Amino acid sequence: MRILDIREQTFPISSPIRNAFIDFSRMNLSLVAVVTDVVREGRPVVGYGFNSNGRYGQGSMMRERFIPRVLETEPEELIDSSGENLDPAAIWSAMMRNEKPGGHGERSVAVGTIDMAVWDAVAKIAEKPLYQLLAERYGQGTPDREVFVYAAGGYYYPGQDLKALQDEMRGYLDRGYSVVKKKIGGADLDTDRRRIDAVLDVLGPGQRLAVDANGRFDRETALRYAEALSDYDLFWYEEPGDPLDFELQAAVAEVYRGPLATGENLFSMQDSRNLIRYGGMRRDRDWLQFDCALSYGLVEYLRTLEMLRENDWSPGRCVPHGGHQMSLNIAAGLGLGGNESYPDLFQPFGGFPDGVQVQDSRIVMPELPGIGFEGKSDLFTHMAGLVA
Ligand SMILES: O=C([O-])CC(=O)C(=O)O
Ligand SMILES: [Mg+2]
Repeated sequence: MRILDIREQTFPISSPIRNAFIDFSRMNLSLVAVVTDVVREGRPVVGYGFNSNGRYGQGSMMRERFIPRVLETEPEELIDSSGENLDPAAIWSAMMRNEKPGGHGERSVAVGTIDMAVWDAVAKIAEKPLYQLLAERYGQGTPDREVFVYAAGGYYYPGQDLKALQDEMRGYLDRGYSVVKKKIGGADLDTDRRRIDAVLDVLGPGQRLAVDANGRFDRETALRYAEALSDYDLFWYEEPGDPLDFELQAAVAEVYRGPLATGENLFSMQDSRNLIRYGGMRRDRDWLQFDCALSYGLVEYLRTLEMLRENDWSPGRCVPHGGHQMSLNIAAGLGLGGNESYPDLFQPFGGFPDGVQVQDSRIVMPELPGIGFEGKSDLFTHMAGLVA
């Protein structure tokens, strides 16, 4: 058994939207295929992966460092002790040969994307959904196929008025979501307040709003928003300040009693551990958004979950960023609190397999081998093109 080839291609996911920090007019991502010589149902097993929105494609790093290191490793070093499957941790170590610790930069995105494709292949070789394999190997044995999902949107669009923002949110509610998210910090506080009021006006009983500042605020502004947002019963207040400013995060937690969320821009177990150590995050109400597709993949995410356990944090406090099926599998297999989704954005990469419906902000994972990409036809067309 061996990996025959690893292919990558950059795809656009651009749109005219903007959050408080960046616009997405040139956003793209890397799509990866890990081609194996294992045959299932008459076809070679190919695993697929892609990185989450927000960090661009990583093709050059993959081509120059991570792909050659895997392909140059003796195939038997990349196989697990059963001899019957690839070993994601060994493949991860091969990719990270001659990489110094710390300063994670964006190599974590390149490695995380290939790692996603490796896990897809591993679950397909085992002929199981990835969530099933994860529950058996690292979880409670049985997955919980029902996963909480919320609708992320509410970006700043050129020329968008409050009615258009309300229509967008109504569209999510009509599709079965009861928790929605909108951006803040891309306008002044008064404007953001009007936008929040407009969205709250269309939410019914039991429906909730989360807000996301994308790390835009300095300490004073983060605290000023914390005070203003305290007037609302929000689902969470996300990434008030720079993702590595743990002191700012802790200062916000001191004054803001509602739930906080952060972590999508922490790209390693060590950075996540610093958030837990120094960020003032509260086990009983706050949310952790580490996204494996940006942060060295599931091999590293398992280390992060272990770190959380050691610090008495439940995996149920994790609701990853990114809206991809990989995190849905981890949520179902390992008991995370749910996953983000972008019903109208970054398609065809995000979302669910065809036919999966959202009800009360929950979905049920279908029985598909691997991560389940084959069940999403618009996405799989691109994937299949990589190995045609
Ligand atoms: O706008 C972005 O970069 C995405 C983001 O923060 C989120 O989904 O929470
Ligand atoms: Mg965010």
